[in-house]
Amino acid sequence: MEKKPVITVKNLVKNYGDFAAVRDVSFEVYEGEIFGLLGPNGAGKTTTLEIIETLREKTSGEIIVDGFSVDTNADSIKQRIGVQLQAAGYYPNLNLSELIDLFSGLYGITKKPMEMLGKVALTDKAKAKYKQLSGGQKQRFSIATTLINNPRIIFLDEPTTGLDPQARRNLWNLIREIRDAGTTVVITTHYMDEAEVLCDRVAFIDGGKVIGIDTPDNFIDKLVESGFERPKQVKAANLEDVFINMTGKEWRES
Ligand SMILES: Nc1ncnc2c1ncn2[C@@H]1O[C@H](COP(=O)(O)OP(=O)(O)OP(=O)(O)O)[C@@H](O)[C@H]1O
Repeated sequence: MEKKPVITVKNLVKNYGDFAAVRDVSFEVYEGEIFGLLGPNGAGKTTTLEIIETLREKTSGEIIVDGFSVDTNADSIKQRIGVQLQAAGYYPNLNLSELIDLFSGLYGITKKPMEMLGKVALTDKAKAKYKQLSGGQKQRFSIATTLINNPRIIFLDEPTTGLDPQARRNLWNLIREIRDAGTTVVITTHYMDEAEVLCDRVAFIDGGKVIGIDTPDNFIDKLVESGFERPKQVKAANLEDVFINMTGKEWRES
Protein backbone atom coordinates (compact mmCIF):
# COMPACT_ATOMS: atom_id res chain seq x y z
CA MET A 1 0.00 0.00 0.00
CA GLU A 2 1.26 3.47 -0.91
CA LYS A 3 2.23 5.42 2.23
CA LYS A 4 0.95 8.95 2.11
CA PRO A 5 2.64 11.49 4.39
CA VAL A 6 0.14 13.46 6.47
CA ILE A 7 2.86 15.31 8.41
CA THR A 8 6.21 16.34 6.93
CA VAL A 9 8.85 17.91 9.16
CA LYS A 10 11.97 19.16 7.33
CA ASN A 11 15.11 20.48 9.01
CA LEU A 12 13.23 21.78 12.05
CA VAL A 13 15.29 23.95 14.39
CA LYS A 14 14.15 25.56 17.66
CA ASN A 15 16.44 27.71 19.76
CA TYR A 16 15.50 29.07 23.17
CA GLY A 17 17.96 31.95 23.35
CA ASP A 18 21.41 30.35 23.01
CA PHE A 19 20.06 26.88 23.72
CA ALA A 20 19.29 24.62 20.74
CA ALA A 21 16.36 22.42 21.89
CA VAL A 22 15.66 21.04 18.38
CA ARG A 23 18.74 20.92 16.13
CA ASP A 24 17.73 19.54 12.74
CA VAL A 25 14.73 17.27 12.90
CA SER A 26 13.20 15.72 9.79
CA PHE A 27 10.58 12.97 9.59
CA GLU A 28 7.30 12.03 7.99
CA VAL A 29 4.17 10.62 9.60
CA TYR A 30 2.03 8.47 7.31
CA GLU A 31 -1.71 8.65 7.05
CA GLY A 32 -3.48 6.15 9.30
CA GLU A 33 -0.54 5.10 11.46
CA ILE A 34 0.28 5.35 15.15
CA PHE A 35 3.60 7.18 15.15
CA GLY A 36 5.71 7.31 18.33
CA LEU A 37 8.22 10.01 19.28
CA LEU A 38 10.62 8.44 21.78
CA GLY A 39 13.64 9.78 23.61
CA PRO A 40 15.07 10.80 26.97
CA ASN A 41 13.76 13.72 29.06
CA GLY A 42 14.62 17.02 27.42
CA ALA A 43 15.26 15.46 24.00
CA GLY A 44 12.94 17.94 22.27
CA LYS A 45 9.82 15.81 21.74
CA THR A 46 7.26 18.16 23.27
CA THR A 47 8.84 21.18 21.61
CA THR A 48 8.65 19.42 18.23
CA LEU A 49 5.01 18.40 18.81
CA GLU A 50 3.96 21.88 19.94
CA ILE A 51 5.50 23.44 16.83
CA ILE A 52 3.63 20.96 14.60
CA GLU A 53 0.45 21.75 16.56
CA THR A 54 1.02 25.48 15.74
CA LEU A 55 1.20 26.26 19.47
CA ARG A 56 4.87 27.29 19.40
CA GLU A 57 7.01 29.27 16.92
CA LYS A 58 9.89 27.50 15.20
CA THR A 59 13.29 29.06 14.59
CA SER A 60 13.60 27.54 11.09
CA GLY A 61 12.57 24.57 8.99
CA GLU A 62 9.45 23.52 7.15
CA ILE A 63 6.34 21.79 8.45
CA ILE A 64 3.41 20.60 6.35
CA VAL A 65 0.33 19.14 8.06
CA ASP A 66 -2.33 17.58 5.84
CA GLY A 67 -1.11 19.72 2.94
CA PHE A 68 -0.95 22.99 4.90
CA SER A 69 2.16 24.89 6.00
CA VAL A 70 2.45 26.08 9.61
CA ASP A 71 3.82 29.35 8.18
CA THR A 72 0.85 30.29 6.04
CA ASN A 73 -2.10 28.10 7.09
CA ALA A 74 -1.92 27.62 10.85
CA ASP A 75 -5.70 28.04 11.17
CA SER A 76 -6.40 25.28 8.63
CA ILE A 77 -4.03 23.02 10.56
CA LYS A 78 -5.79 23.80 13.85
CA GLN A 79 -9.09 22.71 12.30
CA ARG A 80 -7.62 19.37 11.25
CA ILE A 81 -5.86 18.30 14.42
CA GLY A 82 -6.87 17.24 17.92
CA VAL A 83 -4.71 18.20 20.88
CA GLN A 84 -5.09 17.21 24.54
CA LEU A 85 -5.75 20.08 26.95
CA GLN A 86 -3.86 20.34 30.20
CA ALA A 87 -6.11 19.35 33.14
CA ALA A 88 -6.35 23.03 34.14
CA GLY A 89 -8.43 23.65 31.01
CA TYR A 90 -11.38 21.65 32.37
CA TYR A 91 -13.62 24.13 34.15
CA PRO A 92 -14.23 22.62 37.60
CA ASN A 93 -17.94 23.42 37.85
CA LEU A 94 -18.97 21.80 34.57
CA ASN A 95 -19.73 18.11 34.17
CA LEU A 96 -18.36 16.03 31.28
CA SER A 97 -21.44 16.51 29.15
CA GLU A 98 -21.31 20.29 29.64
CA LEU A 99 -17.58 20.35 28.90
CA ILE A 100 -18.15 18.58 25.57
CA ASP A 101 -20.86 21.16 24.75
CA LEU A 102 -18.44 23.95 25.66
CA PHE A 103 -15.59 22.59 23.50
CA SER A 104 -17.94 21.89 20.57
CA GLY A 105 -19.08 25.51 20.80
CA LEU A 106 -15.45 26.69 20.71
CA TYR A 107 -15.01 24.75 17.45
CA GLY A 108 -18.27 26.23 16.18
CA ILE A 109 -19.84 22.81 15.73
CA THR A 110 -22.57 20.80 17.45
CA LYS A 111 -21.67 17.41 18.87
CA LYS A 112 -23.86 15.15 20.95
CA PRO A 113 -22.03 14.78 24.28
CA MET A 114 -23.32 11.21 24.75
CA GLU A 115 -21.95 10.20 21.35
CA MET A 116 -18.50 11.60 22.20
CA LEU A 117 -18.53 10.04 25.68
CA GLY A 118 -19.68 6.74 24.14
CA LYS A 119 -16.52 6.63 22.01
CA VAL A 120 -14.44 6.46 25.20
CA ALA A 121 -16.86 4.39 27.35
CA LEU A 122 -17.78 7.26 29.68
CA THR A 123 -21.53 7.69 29.15
CA ASP A 124 -22.21 6.66 32.76
CA LYS A 125 -20.00 9.58 33.89
CA ALA A 126 -21.80 12.24 31.83
CA LYS A 127 -22.92 14.10 34.96
CA ALA A 128 -19.61 13.72 36.81
CA LYS A 129 -17.03 16.48 37.16
CA TYR A 130 -13.55 15.94 35.69
CA LYS A 131 -11.92 15.90 39.15
CA GLN A 132 -14.19 12.99 40.21
CA LEU A 133 -12.78 10.69 37.52
CA SER A 134 -10.11 8.01 38.00
CA GLY A 135 -6.76 8.49 36.25
CA GLY A 136 -7.78 6.23 33.35
CA GLN A 137 -11.16 7.95 32.97
CA LYS A 138 -9.45 11.37 32.94
CA GLN A 139 -7.20 10.26 30.10
CA ARG A 140 -10.13 8.80 28.15
CA PHE A 141 -12.11 12.01 28.58
CA SER A 142 -9.13 14.03 27.45
CA ILE A 143 -8.86 11.82 24.35
CA ALA A 144 -12.60 12.30 23.68
CA THR A 145 -12.04 16.07 23.63
CA THR A 146 -9.36 15.65 20.94
CA LEU A 147 -11.95 13.95 18.69
CA ILE A 148 -14.66 16.65 18.85
CA ASN A 149 -13.68 18.39 15.59
CA ASN A 150 -13.34 15.09 13.64
CA PRO A 151 -9.59 15.62 13.31
CA ARG A 152 -7.39 13.93 10.72
CA ILE A 153 -4.57 13.67 13.27
CA ILE A 154 -4.51 13.60 17.07
CA PHE A 155 -1.50 14.26 19.30
CA LEU A 156 -1.16 12.43 22.63
CA ASP A 157 1.70 13.49 24.93
CA GLU A 158 2.46 10.66 27.41
CA PRO A 159 -1.21 9.59 27.65
CA THR A 160 -0.65 6.55 29.89
CA THR A 161 1.72 8.03 32.48
CA GLY A 162 0.55 7.07 35.97
CA LEU A 163 -2.09 4.55 34.87
CA ASP A 164 -2.41 1.02 36.25
CA PRO A 165 -1.71 -1.92 33.89
CA GLN A 166 -5.36 -2.58 33.03
CA ALA A 167 -6.16 1.08 32.39
CA ARG A 168 -3.05 1.30 30.22
CA ARG A 169 -4.17 -1.67 28.11
CA ASN A 170 -7.64 -0.22 27.87
CA LEU A 171 -6.16 3.03 26.56
CA TRP A 172 -4.04 1.15 24.01
CA ASN A 173 -7.21 -0.46 22.68
CA LEU A 174 -8.91 2.92 22.48
CA ILE A 175 -5.96 4.41 20.59
CA ARG A 176 -5.96 1.46 18.16
CA GLU A 177 -9.71 1.91 17.59
CA ILE A 178 -9.15 5.59 16.81
CA ARG A 179 -6.44 4.66 14.30
CA ASP A 180 -8.60 1.93 12.77
CA ALA A 181 -11.40 4.47 12.31
CA GLY A 182 -9.00 6.47 10.11
CA THR A 183 -7.37 9.03 12.41
CA THR A 184 -3.59 9.29 12.44
CA VAL A 185 -2.15 9.24 15.97
CA VAL A 186 1.13 10.87 17.07
CA ILE A 187 2.13 9.83 20.56
CA THR A 188 5.03 10.37 22.96
CA THR A 189 5.79 7.85 25.66
CA HIS A 190 8.61 6.82 27.98
CA TYR A 191 7.33 3.22 28.09
CA MET A 192 9.14 1.14 25.50
CA ASP A 193 6.79 -1.84 25.99
CA GLU A 194 3.95 0.49 25.08
CA ALA A 195 5.70 1.83 21.98
CA GLU A 196 6.55 -1.75 20.93
CA VAL A 197 2.97 -3.03 20.98
CA LEU A 198 1.17 0.17 19.99
CA CYS A 199 3.23 2.11 17.46
CA ASP A 200 3.39 1.26 13.75
CA ARG A 201 6.61 3.29 13.50
CA VAL A 202 8.77 5.16 15.98
CA ALA A 203 11.38 7.91 15.79
CA PHE A 204 14.07 8.17 18.46
CA ILE A 205 15.05 11.75 19.30
CA ASP A 206 18.10 12.58 21.37
CA GLY A 207 19.77 15.93 21.95
CA GLY A 208 17.33 17.62 19.56
CA LYS A 209 18.08 15.24 16.64
CA VAL A 210 16.36 12.22 15.12
CA ILE A 211 18.76 9.32 15.59
CA GLY A 212 16.61 6.56 14.09
CA ILE A 213 13.21 5.96 12.53
CA ASP A 214 11.65 2.58 11.72
CA THR A 215 9.07 0.03 12.84
CA PRO A 216 9.61 -1.40 16.35
CA ASP A 217 10.07 -4.88 14.79
CA ASN A 218 12.78 -3.68 12.41
CA PHE A 219 14.65 -1.88 15.20
CA ILE A 220 14.59 -5.00 17.37
CA ASP A 221 15.57 -7.33 14.51
CA LYS A 222 18.50 -5.11 13.51
CA LEU A 223 19.75 -4.99 17.10
CA VAL A 224 19.55 -8.78 17.41
CA GLU A 225 21.29 -9.24 14.03
CA SER A 226 24.12 -7.02 15.27
CA GLY A 227 24.85 -9.65 17.91
CA PHE A 228 23.05 -8.03 20.84
CA GLU A 229 21.97 -10.41 23.58
CA ARG A 230 20.20 -9.65 26.83
CA PRO A 231 22.62 -10.17 29.69
CA LYS A 232 20.21 -12.42 31.60
CA GLN A 233 17.79 -15.10 30.49
CA VAL A 234 14.37 -13.46 30.51
CA LYS A 235 11.67 -15.22 32.53
CA ALA A 236 8.56 -16.44 30.72
CA ALA A 237 6.46 -13.88 32.63
CA ASN A 238 7.09 -10.59 34.41
CA LEU A 239 5.65 -8.81 37.45
CA GLU A 240 3.12 -7.00 35.29
CA ASP A 241 1.81 -10.39 34.14
CA VAL A 242 1.49 -11.34 37.81
CA PHE A 243 -0.37 -8.10 38.55
CA ILE A 244 -2.84 -8.65 35.72
CA ASN A 245 -3.27 -12.30 36.61
CA MET A 246 -3.94 -11.59 40.27
CA THR A 247 -6.20 -8.56 39.87
CA GLY A 248 -8.10 -9.88 36.86
CA LYS A 249 -7.52 -9.46 33.15
CA GLU A 250 -10.61 -7.31 32.70
CA TRP A 251 -10.16 -3.62 32.99
CA ARG A 252 -12.11 -2.05 35.84
CA GLU A 253 -12.34 1.26 37.57
CA SER A 254 -13.09 1.31 41.24
N1 LIG B 1 10.18 27.73 27.00
C1 LIG B 1 11.41 27.21 27.14
N2 LIG B 1 12.48 27.99 27.37
C2 LIG B 1 13.72 27.50 27.46
N3 LIG B 1 14.04 26.18 27.34
C3 LIG B 1 13.01 25.34 27.11
C4 LIG B 1 11.64 25.81 26.99
N4 LIG B 1 10.86 24.72 26.75
C5 LIG B 1 11.68 23.65 26.72
N5 LIG B 1 12.96 24.02 26.93
C6 LIG B 1 14.14 23.13 26.95
O1 LIG B 1 14.21 22.48 25.70
C7 LIG B 1 14.64 21.13 25.84
C8 LIG B 1 13.63 20.19 25.20
O2 LIG B 1 12.44 20.21 25.97
P1 LIG B 1 11.17 19.32 25.59
O3 LIG B 1 10.12 19.62 26.59
O4 LIG B 1 10.84 19.53 24.16
O5 LIG B 1 11.74 17.85 25.78
P2 LIG B 1 10.99 16.45 25.83
O6 LIG B 1 11.74 15.55 24.92
O7 LIG B 1 9.54 16.64 25.57
O8 LIG B 1 11.21 16.02 27.34
P3 LIG B 1 10.30 15.15 28.37
O9 LIG B 1 10.46 13.74 27.95
O10 LIG B 1 10.97 15.44 29.68
O11 LIG B 1 8.90 15.68 28.28
C9 LIG B 1 14.82 20.90 27.35
O12 LIG B 1 16.19 21.05 27.67
C10 LIG B 1 14.00 22.02 27.98
O13 LIG B 1 14.52 22.40 29.23
